[in-house]
Amino acid sequence: MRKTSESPLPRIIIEGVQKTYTLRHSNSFKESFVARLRRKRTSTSFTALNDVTLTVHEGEAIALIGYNGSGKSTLLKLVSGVLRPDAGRVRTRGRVAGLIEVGAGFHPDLSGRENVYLNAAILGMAKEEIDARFDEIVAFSEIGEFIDTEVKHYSSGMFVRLAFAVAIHTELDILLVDEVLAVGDAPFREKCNAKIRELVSAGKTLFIVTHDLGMVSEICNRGIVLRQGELIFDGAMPEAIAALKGSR
Ligand SMILES: Nc1ncnc2c1ncn2[C@@H]1O[C@H](COP(=O)(O)OP(=O)(O)OP(=O)(O)O)[C@@H](O)[C@H]1O
Repeated sequence: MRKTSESPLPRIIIEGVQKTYTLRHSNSFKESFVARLRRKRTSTSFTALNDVTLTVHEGEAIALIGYNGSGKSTLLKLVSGVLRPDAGRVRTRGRVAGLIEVGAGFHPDLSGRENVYLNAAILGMAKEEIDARFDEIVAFSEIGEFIDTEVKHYSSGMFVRLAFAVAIHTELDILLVDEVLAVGDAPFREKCNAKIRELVSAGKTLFIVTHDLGMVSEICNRGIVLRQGELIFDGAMPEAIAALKGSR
């Protein structure tokens, strides 16, 4: 058994991670064929993450910050398992709930109600558990009568409300949030921030990508700064923001 004096257990371990994307320079088979005949390159590779290593412990609230294209979303997708690294490895311990892209995990032709069941089941909840929490989920989302409308008619804010409401009502250990909350209106964002603070105080792990430095300064106790795919700072939030501003 773990002694209370010991440091918290790791929830996310990222070791020497590298991710490269292939950028194609031709659209059709014909273009590729002609390019090959002319010995032109039809694709190049682009390193989005280079040798990134970090460990996140239970109860930590981490802000992943960096300018556009620095690799933040790529790193979060590796943690959520949506992407795989080309080198290195990513390990997580516990249930991971991810809000990575607006509408991800939702089926457009199903209603909000059906999508709640689908999403919650993907996050590991049994039907009885979902039944018991359904009203709370809908109340938190403030979707109201639209719960029986097909989600293809939802606005991006409505998607995020429902996805966030489902995620926080699951037995999660790690919450991954990628910028998506930005599409919610100010009162809903404030409600999400309060809920996130509550989860963090309850010992859950938060890993959030955002450009909202005010919000993460309030919520997060550690900042990771990426610059062109490299981790350039890992430490307290005020210093992380200073490192970000100096990384242009
Ligand atoms: N599927 C893809 N194919 C090719 N390149 C990609 C792909 N996804 C991301 N990239 C490139 O990888 C780099 C890192 O992208 P990523 O989305 O991780 O950055 P980010 O820090 O989240 O950016 P932003 O702040 O703009 O959201 C960018 O240059 C981007 O163009």
